Amino acid sequence: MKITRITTYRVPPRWMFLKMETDDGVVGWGEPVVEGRARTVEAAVHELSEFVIGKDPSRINDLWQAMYRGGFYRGGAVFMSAIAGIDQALWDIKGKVLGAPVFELLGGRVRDRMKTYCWVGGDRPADIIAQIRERMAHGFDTFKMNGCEEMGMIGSSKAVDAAVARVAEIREAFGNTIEFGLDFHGRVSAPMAKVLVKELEPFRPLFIEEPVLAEQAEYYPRIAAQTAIPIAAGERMYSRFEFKHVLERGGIAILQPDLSHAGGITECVKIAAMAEAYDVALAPHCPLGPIALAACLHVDFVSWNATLQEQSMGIHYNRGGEVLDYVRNTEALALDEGGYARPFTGPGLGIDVNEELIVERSREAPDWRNPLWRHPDGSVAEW
Ligand SMILES: O=C(O)C(=O)C[C@@H](O)[C@H](O)CO
Ligand SMILES: [Mg+2]
Repeated sequence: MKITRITTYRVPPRWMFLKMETDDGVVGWGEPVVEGRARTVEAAVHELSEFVIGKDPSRINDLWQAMYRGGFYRGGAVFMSAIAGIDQALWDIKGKVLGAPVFELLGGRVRDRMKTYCWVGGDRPADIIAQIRERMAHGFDTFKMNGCEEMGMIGSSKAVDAAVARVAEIREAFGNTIEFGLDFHGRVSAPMAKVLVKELEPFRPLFIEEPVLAEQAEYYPRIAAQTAIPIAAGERMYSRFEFKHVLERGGIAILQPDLSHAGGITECVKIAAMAEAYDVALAPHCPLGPIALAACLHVDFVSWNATLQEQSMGIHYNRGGEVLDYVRNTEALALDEGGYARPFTGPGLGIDVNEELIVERSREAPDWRNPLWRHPDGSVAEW
């Protein structure tokens, strides 16, 4: 069997799907994208395709190593996202050829179902209580929201009080009947993270995500030493070689590699195992589409330390397209009471994509961009 063609489709809301064809007619799908840089990743995919076109798709590990090491320069969001999408499609093909779900090819399930959570509140956390109630009516009991709006290097008491008041309101309204993570989204400086974490401690959020930017990861152990709240990060780290430093330093309780940014299934299974060795939970990041989510769930089903799975149904980014829009077998991604995902039954990634719709929507794909925020003094603010 040989890989004959790779086609990419940028689609609403901000995703990209990759179709990998073979001379045997077996087709695999992947989801390479960096949100806001889809065209850049698209170019990287087609450059990297030089390593895979004409090759045997069964040799995933060798193709991965060739893509990663073959261009001298390596790593980073764009290249590792491009490799991720190609890798997902290779696993999809392997499963379809062997007639088994990817998690079976990875040694079989360690669990019968996987807990997911959903986003509430939008870019600037608002209407949280109403949105939690609405999602609870759909069976969810675990949520994530932005922990604050933009925050200065030394933020105001007003900004801190707003962040704390929102969390207090949630605990007042729901007690311990729900769990919620707070995503600081890299908006908070190291000095302010110490202040916010201290003020939020009494309300026991399930975790605090990206309390500082990934490039400030040396602060994770210092923040962890100050609080009992689990610290989570990983969406902006892109390979084992980055995660190893974070695990060695300590302080991280939950690792959040993104299956469409950190090299795909081949790489994230290894990252999951590294995290387990440090007694760190796995909670793959996934604000993206159905193929990315399926890739996450296959890794979750074989990783003992997988704890929570992000999924983007109803997320504030999904304007113009939703996770199930592009899926024919929507039952494969159905979430049961409590937000639990079921093991896939179909071969490969287990997702039957609606190719006609993908082609049609790719004709009108917007070039999504995240907003550029600025502080009152005009300086750029972390979004
Ligand atoms: O889902 C998360 O945890 C996020 O922080 C959302 C962010 O990753 C956006 O997708 C970037 O465009
Ligand atoms: Mg995040």
